Amino acid sequence: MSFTAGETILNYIQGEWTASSTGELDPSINPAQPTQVVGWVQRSSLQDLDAAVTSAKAAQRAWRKLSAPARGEYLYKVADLLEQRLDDIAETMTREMGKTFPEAKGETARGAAILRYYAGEGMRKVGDVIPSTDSEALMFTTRVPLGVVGVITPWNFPVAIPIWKMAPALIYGNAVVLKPAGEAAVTAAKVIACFHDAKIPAGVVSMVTGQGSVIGQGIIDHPGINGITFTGSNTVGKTIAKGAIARGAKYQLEMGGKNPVIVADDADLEQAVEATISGGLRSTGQKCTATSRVVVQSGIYDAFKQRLLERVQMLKVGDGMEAGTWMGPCASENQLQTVLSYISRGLEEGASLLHGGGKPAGLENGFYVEPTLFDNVRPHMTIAKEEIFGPVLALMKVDTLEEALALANDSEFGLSASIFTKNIGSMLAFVNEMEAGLVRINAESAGVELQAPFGGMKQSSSHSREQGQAAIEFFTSIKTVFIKS
Ligand SMILES: NC(=O)C1=CN([C@@H]2O[C@H](COP(=O)(O)OP(=O)(O)OC[C@H]3O[C@@H](n4cnc5c(N)ncnc54)[C@H](O)[C@@H]3O)[C@@H](O)[C@H]2O)C=CC1
Ligand SMILES: CCCCCC(=O)O
Repeated sequence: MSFTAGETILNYIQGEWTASSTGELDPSINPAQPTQVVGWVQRSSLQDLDAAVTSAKAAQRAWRKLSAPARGEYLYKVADLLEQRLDDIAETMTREMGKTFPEAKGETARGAAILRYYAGEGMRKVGDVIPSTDSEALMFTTRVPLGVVGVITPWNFPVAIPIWKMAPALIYGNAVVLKPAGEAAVTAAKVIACFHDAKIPAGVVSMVTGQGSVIGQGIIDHPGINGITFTGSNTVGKTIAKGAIARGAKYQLEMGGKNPVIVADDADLEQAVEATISGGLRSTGQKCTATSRVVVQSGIYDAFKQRLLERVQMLKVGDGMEAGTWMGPCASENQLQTVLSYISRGLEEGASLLHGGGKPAGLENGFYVEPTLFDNVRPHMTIAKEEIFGPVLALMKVDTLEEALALANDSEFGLSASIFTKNIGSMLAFVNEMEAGLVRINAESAGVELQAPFGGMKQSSSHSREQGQAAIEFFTSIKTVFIKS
């Protein structure tokens, strides 16, 4: 396949853009037009990673000595630059991983908001004075940075996720080494360019691109990396946990989900349908918080199914840069094949295909898949148990709310969940009994707000929380201080 030209993306080490030691490049391609190369990305070596970590370690010694408000001033500058470059960064995101341009612009704006939030957190107290039993002593707590933090990120939120890890890491005095997903490395480079142009001290921020099994694994193993923050699949997350614990590094994992929405008999039908479509199919279903299981009470089931089908049939699938596109392609050919294989599995195991299930007519070239609805899905079926990470909704009928809650909790995952009901008793039962880190009532299962803690339960997470003031727990260590004259 002949590729059209794309820009060459360099690593960012010691404040400079540098080619990798291997001289090898991988194409990051446009999933809507796969012959189009968005950029050529360094296939780096462990030698390149080591150079970045060495530089980060040295730079962090001075960085941590700055006051947090002074560090915050850099983050404010990065936010301003990100905002000034919003359309360009968003277009790169859409062309590189397929998210529609309006969604990409929204995500980039969210990145600027996250930077400003954490810049402000630099002014917040970090400890407490605790009375000692010794009346002549002063005892208090403070917090210290981990040192150098490895940041390993997926392709589905190529601006928001790196920033919601890097911003708190930096404000609390760490240096960071970012390894973005290959499918979103060009976008990541444009974010890093905002840090460079904000004149962040050399070495405080680095980016090294490359294979997950080489550079990602290298971050796990490198003795100079004190903490690893990861978002991505459970498979890789478990690899990270094993490697980190083996050398005593702190780690934080945010992983997959199999998020349910419960539609009760008394739900607002239109609201529930719209939220199920938005939560399940926006970003081509490639959100860890995306709705994938639709648990509907029998009294409203037929009306809900009919309306859902009518609305899904109206969705426009296409290139995310085209005006009017509601859903873009899967982010990669691998992801497309994964989604198609789950659809085949659903059919083999006896689920009924209500809509979609294949590639949209007239969109044969890109990595497109139709929004897909399955009916008569049973709990034992693969499409009810495993994360598909694509635009596939599994409808499941129940008679009572108790059955709905039991079914919603019947998963190894526990990231997010929604319920549509007007009954306060049902809402409270859902809040109290739903085993998920994010529970939303009369709202879609996606919709993380930057000022609130975010993370999963069960197999969705390593059980720390990101975002909001919760982020300080991972990116610092508490130190208890006792002073006597
Ligand atoms: N819980 C959450 O917040 C999120 C979870 N995800 C999950 O991630 C998956 C889709 O995203 P992907 O990028 O394909 O996930 P992935 O797990 O394949 O890759 C994530 C990152 O890990 C790196 N990586 C791959 N192999 C590695 C290894 N052996 N050691 C260290 N790093 C390695 C990749 O290069 C990438 O940068 C889905 O399962 C999805 O649910 C994605 C986004 C958010
Ligand atoms: C990695 C998960 C991102 C969730 C974005 C949202 O639900 O708004």
